[in-house]
Amino acid sequence: MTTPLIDEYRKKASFDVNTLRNIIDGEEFVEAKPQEDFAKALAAIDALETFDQGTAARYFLHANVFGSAVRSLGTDRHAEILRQTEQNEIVGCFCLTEVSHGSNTQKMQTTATFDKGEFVFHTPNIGAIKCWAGNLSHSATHAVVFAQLYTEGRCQGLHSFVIQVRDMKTMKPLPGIAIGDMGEKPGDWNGVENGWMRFDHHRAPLWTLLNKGCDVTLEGKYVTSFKSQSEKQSVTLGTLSIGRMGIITKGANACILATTIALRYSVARRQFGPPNKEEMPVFEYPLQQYRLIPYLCGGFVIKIFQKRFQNHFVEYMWRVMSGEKSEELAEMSKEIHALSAAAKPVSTWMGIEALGEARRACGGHGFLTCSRLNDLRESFDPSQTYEGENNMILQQSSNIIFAKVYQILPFKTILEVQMKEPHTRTPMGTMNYLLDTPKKFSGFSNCIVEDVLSAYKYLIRHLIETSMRDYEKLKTTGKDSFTIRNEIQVHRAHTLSIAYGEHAIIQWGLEFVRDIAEQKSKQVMQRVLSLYSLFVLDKHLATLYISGYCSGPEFGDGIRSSLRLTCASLAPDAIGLVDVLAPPDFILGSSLGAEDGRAYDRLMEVFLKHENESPPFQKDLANFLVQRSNNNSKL
Ligand SMILES: Cc1cc2nc3c(=O)[nH]c(=O)nc-3n(C[C@H](O)[C@H](O)[C@H](O)COP(=O)(O)OP(=O)(O)OC[C@H]3O[C@@H](n4cnc5c(N)ncnc54)[C@H](O)[C@@H]3O)c2cc1C
Repeated sequence: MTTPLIDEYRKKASFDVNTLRNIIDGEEFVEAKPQEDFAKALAAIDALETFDQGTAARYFLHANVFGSAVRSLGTDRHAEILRQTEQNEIVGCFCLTEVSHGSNTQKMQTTATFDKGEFVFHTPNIGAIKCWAGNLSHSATHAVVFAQLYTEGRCQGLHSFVIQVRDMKTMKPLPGIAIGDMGEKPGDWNGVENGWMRFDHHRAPLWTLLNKGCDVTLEGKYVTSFKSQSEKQSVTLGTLSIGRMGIITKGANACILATTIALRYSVARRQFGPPNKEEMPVFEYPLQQYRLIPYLCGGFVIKIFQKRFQNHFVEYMWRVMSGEKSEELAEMSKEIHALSAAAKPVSTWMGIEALGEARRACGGHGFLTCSRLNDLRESFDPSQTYEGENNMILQQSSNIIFAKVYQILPFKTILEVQMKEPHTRTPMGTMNYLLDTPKKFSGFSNCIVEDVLSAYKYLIRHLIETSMRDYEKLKTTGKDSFTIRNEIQVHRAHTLSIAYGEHAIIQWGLEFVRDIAEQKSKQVMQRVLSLYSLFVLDKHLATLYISGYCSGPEFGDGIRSSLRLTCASLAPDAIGLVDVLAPPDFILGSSLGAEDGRAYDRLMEVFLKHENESPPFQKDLANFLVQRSNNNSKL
């Protein structure tokens, strides 16, 4: 029973695990030195996160969310704070959310009022108390705080500030600040110190305003180089994109951890078998393979996508910090916003799905704490909500796509629009196809991923057009644009953003795989990408038929049979693929998913830890049972 089969399964791989690991991860993942550069810092957090999301979150909030906000929204006068952040001489947190508002950032109510050469921070009511800020309850000495700026007798809108919140020696909140903890949370998040903060006329110096593009003079005059309120808003909140980018990795990590545990356990677990033959490892059941291998592929493809996105983002940040103000950079900002707002939901939803499926795929033992799957599910769960609730941010993505296609915000009829090719060229190329005329299905080519991408292009165009038509129709009923925009979400704009995100992930995956020189790695990665592509497209089949992209069974049958065949063809490679991305056992921390495949031995180690514990009620129970049986015998 405990002889592990896993090494037999390892031998089935058609590729070399170390070669593929280098291709996917690259050396920087192994030699990451945080603070040296952004990509390496993210790589270190990525590694830390597979071990403990809480610790990773605390570090990320300090170094990347707080640090990046100061770096991208501040100027030279904030250099010392940045230095202290990088040297870990202070602890930062990020305070945007308030008790009564999270998604609707413009409605934040905390005020920062100019008064005698200082800002006075105040919380006008309970709903305006800052909350959810990680690191705040006990550790943060400094905070990036978003508040409505009042000067010259009026509100100048939402601005960001970097303020000290605690005394550096006593760690007590500064005068005019009250700080507390929000209470227990599930999973690793319990250790993240999500706190609340209330201001009572707290005074801070003028330099605390993060003043890229705007400032308040010593006399209280508000000066700005922003051309419009929306430009200011997009710069102020653009910093959120970095958080979303980091969270895309969470989806990939969730897929990798889930399938590492469940696939290794599936090799160890035997149930049923053909008549007069040995029981089969549950891994051998095509249904079990279909439930897990696509998520393993998701882990690979999303990881590849995120790394490329991160490179674009690093380039963007450098250009912003060097003071560039070009039209192309403004376009890039919008594209980063649209893509991060679409890819974060696509990735995190897949990661959560993977963890749920993996738990079920491990049967009863999957429910044990020592499988780690339940803990992982709880810990990954809020990634769907923070840094922008998934369903909410998908709307931002579709709004940018509509604006891109029509050049006029927010909507205009298709017929009125002059579709000019150059208008859709985007710096990262994820929207270049938007105005091409997509073709209907006329048969499969010899590249299934290209076929999937063609279907996505048609789907995306269909969703843009149907959203627009609905918009125009609803407009004739006299509804306002806010109401109409909400009414075109279901089956329209919401799906559009998801499809846009999935298309970009597949497109960049294809470009990555085409560049792999080593043939065996390339071949297995072609199948990995095909399976991910087919798996995500399968969910859009009904809409593709409704759109008229295809009719009759050929397309749907073709996609589904390719899906089954590709999944089966990857089965011999699955354990090898797991080894490429799996963290070491002490980080994985799962009795079911250990590298040596000895799931039952590990389970017994856990069982035996509890062997000698006799709970106090046991004696009472024995007394009770004896009493019952005495009473019964008397009867
Ligand atoms: C673990 C964790 C850590 C966090 N860390 C931080 C932090 O460090 N700093 C910080 O500032 N914040 C933090 N947050 C807060 C987080 O960013 C917000 O909770 C998040 O942005 C969602 O906002 P909300 O809570 O206001 O949700 P709401 O906007 O109230 O959403 C509630 C529901 O209403 C729906 N909804 C809302 N508006 C619309 C609409 N227009 N159309 C359709 N549906 C809609 C949403 O989709 C959602 O289902 C954290 C949250 C969590 C859970």
